[in-house]
Amino acid sequence: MTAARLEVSGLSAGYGPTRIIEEVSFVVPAGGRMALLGRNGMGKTTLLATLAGQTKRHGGTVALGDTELTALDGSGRALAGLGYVPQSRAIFKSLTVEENLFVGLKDRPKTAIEEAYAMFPRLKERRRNLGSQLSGGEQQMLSTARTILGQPAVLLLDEPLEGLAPVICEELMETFAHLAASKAMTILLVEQRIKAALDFAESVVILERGRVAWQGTPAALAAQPETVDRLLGVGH
Ligand SMILES: Nc1ncnc2c1ncn2[C@@H]1O[C@H](COP(=O)(O)OP(=O)(O)OP(=O)(O)O)[C@@H](O)[C@H]1O
Repeated sequence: MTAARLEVSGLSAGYGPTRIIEEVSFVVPAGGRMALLGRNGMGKTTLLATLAGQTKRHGGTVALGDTELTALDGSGRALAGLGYVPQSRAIFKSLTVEENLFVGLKDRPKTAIEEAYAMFPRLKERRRNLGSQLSGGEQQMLSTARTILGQPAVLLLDEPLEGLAPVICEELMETFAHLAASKAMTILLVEQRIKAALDFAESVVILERGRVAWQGTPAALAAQPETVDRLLGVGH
């Protein structure tokens, strides 16, 4: 699959009757790289879960290319080309690393798992280990690699660097940038490491209490240190 445009319009959602996301709108062009930022509890994870069809939608629409996703459930959205790497590292703990990767291949040939091993040599070393035997960082690698193997048109990443050593973080961000630049995937990244996120992204959306409080380019944000301080709680 090749990268597709992601368009979110007036999206409101939450958990049961509780509204967390309010009237969120943005567009990520095909092959674009967007960072979704905000302080703790501002709704970033809820927004990604909503795009993946895993919360209660109260209004608005989500489209992937020409495909309207709004009426589809999580598996329908995955089939339509949406890849989601949740913060919870959704791996199968009773399967081996290799078996987990086979699940991610969908109908691709089994040899394609070498792509995952090239991305994360550590996973190759641990390929016969069960998911339950992996460290937190290794589970993060497995969850990310498995989703990328499925070649989604749009990739949603919720704090993919959590638990990873700095050198692996750098390589992984380069991999993500390459996937977007080669128009293989459109990428929407939630990340607490603001510098890494801004180095990666072409566009930024900042959430505050579930609403879009700011959107623009990393360069425009860098020119507004008071905005960074107010919405992200960090100075320059
Ligand atoms: N399953 C749930 N049921 C009810 N409320 C929830 C649930 N999960 C999260 N919330 C609430 O939704 C709000 C947004 O949480 P969310 O996890 O989306 O924020 P976040 O920006 O991703 O935070 P963090 O940076 O800490 O991961 C918070 O007030 C949180 O308490």
